Amino acid sequence: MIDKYSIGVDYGTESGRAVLVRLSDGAEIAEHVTSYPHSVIDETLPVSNLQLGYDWALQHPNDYMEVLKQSVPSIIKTSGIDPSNVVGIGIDFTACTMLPVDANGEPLCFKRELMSDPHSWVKLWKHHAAQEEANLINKAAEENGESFLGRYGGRISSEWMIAKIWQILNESPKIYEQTDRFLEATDWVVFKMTGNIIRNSCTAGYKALWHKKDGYPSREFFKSLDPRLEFLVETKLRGEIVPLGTKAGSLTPEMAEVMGLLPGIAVAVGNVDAHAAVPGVGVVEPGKLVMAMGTSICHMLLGTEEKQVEGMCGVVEDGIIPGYYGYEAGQSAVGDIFAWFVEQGIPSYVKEAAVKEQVDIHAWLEKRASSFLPGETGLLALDWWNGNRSVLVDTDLTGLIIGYTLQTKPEEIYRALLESTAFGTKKIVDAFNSNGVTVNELYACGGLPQKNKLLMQIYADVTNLEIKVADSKHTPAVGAAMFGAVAAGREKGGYDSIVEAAKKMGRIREETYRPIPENVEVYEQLYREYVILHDYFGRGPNNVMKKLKHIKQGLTEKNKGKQKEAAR
Ligand SMILES: Nc1ncnc2c1ncn2[C@@H]1O[C@H](COP(=O)(O)OP(=O)(O)O)[C@@H](O)[C@H]1O
Ligand SMILES: O=C(CO)[C@@H](O)[C@@H](O)COP(=O)(O)O
Repeated sequence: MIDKYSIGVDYGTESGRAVLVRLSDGAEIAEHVTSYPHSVIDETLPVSNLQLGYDWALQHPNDYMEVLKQSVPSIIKTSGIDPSNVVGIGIDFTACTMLPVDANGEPLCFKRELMSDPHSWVKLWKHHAAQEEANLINKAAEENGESFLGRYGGRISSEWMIAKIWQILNESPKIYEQTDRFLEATDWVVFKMTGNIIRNSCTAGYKALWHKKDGYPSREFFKSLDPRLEFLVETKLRGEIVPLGTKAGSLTPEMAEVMGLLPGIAVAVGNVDAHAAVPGVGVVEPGKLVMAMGTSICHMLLGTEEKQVEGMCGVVEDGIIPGYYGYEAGQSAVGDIFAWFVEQGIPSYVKEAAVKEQVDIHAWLEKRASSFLPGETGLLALDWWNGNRSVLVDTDLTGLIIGYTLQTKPEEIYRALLESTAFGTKKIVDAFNSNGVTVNELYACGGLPQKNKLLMQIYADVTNLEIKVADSKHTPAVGAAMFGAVAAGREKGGYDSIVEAAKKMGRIREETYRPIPENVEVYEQLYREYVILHDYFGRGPNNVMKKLKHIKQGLTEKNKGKQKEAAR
């Protein structure tokens, strides 16, 4: 029998990767990564020197097309397969990564007259400049007793769709007015491939407050936020919302040419990176928490009932696997914290030593950090370098390390940072367990489990749970390819359901990380201290982090003004 294939394209924060997956067993036949030419735009716009504000993070829509243009033809070429055997395509994306488009689906930032307005560009998931709007949404929802709030752990994040849209309206009414629709980038790329604008239930549910039975929040609620938002749902958020695995359409002849494929291939509706990773590791039942570990961590769990869990990012029916309630929680920076330390925090002797030993700086630090016993560094850190996504849901919180002495070494700090992220994950596991959504096992995927064994052992020790690791470097892409196979359906050589696809195609490694009892004991003590710090700095007794951020913001604006004046 001739092998059939599906393509999964995973759109990350800095790059996109395409993976060619064999449908019979999930084998990854070829992969290719395209770095986004514009990466994360957080200083100046590509078309002008306009300085972006504090906490801004934008992207260029053409970078997403570049991945289709470069990576897809490349995997077909490397694999040597006949493109006629590709039956489906699925994509997954960071989210909420959103953009305003016109009536033809073209991004507003492509228009000469609008491109110098930063609000016409894609707002990346980690654009945190809509915190004020998020605070007001939370306040209004609490005051009105809105039932949707409970489905999002009691707080709406500034990363999400409504806060981002409202920021556009507040700061650039012209862009808001010219927007025909606000789209998730995942839905926009699917539109580019198929010509159909179809919203997926996953991003609508987790990021835009949509509910399978209740729909979006009411018109009255939007009006209470701002009268100009009263008809947002019927106008700029309009569009059919369909479950994951649905076929969005067929690959158009123009895009088939660009991607080196045949027209007519089934394209699945868009998905989110972390959510696609769940079937990607073969998880299609409750009790198994999947951690998509990279720049950030997303924690994904299935349940059979809709429960309220403090600080979770959301619970959405059919949001991960049809037939289950999908729960999501997360940490907004994990790998990013380690990257910050490697880039900003190490002395030159570490760099030189790493060059001499021909290892990268992470590996150099990991090796030395491994020689310490848990607790031996005397350090404890709060993992809030990019705010706290669960359970406090507050992007104004910042990082903290306690316990420094004149003897503290870089590898000790590195270890404390690894540990702090594990404590953040434990807090999330505890929140699920204490609210009746049980976590029995951990599954890890993403870049970090491949890169850092010490990190994974620390996670097992801190959570006291065994961790199984995906047997793939590109689990979300494999999950996306599974959804592509489901969009194709059995008669085209694909699958009829994601459960069936995951059972055949999901793969985990034999080697697992098991908790080491002596380490578990020490980490229990350290975690108790972490919780005290967490509540002290995060729940109100000491708002110093917010005060410092506030002072900084004011002075940065003032200083910018002064510098501008001096330059004139
Ligand atoms: N050896 C390492 N140990 C820990 N973190 C690492 C290591 N090497 C790279 N990283 C971090 O991994 C992150 C990238 O993870 P990856 O899963 O590849 O990307 P993404 O989250 O964008 O999909 C970066 O934040 C980087 O700092
Ligand atoms: O927020 C979500 C998913 O809900 C992610 O897209 C976001 O954290 C980005 O993930 P990465 O760390 O780039 O994999």
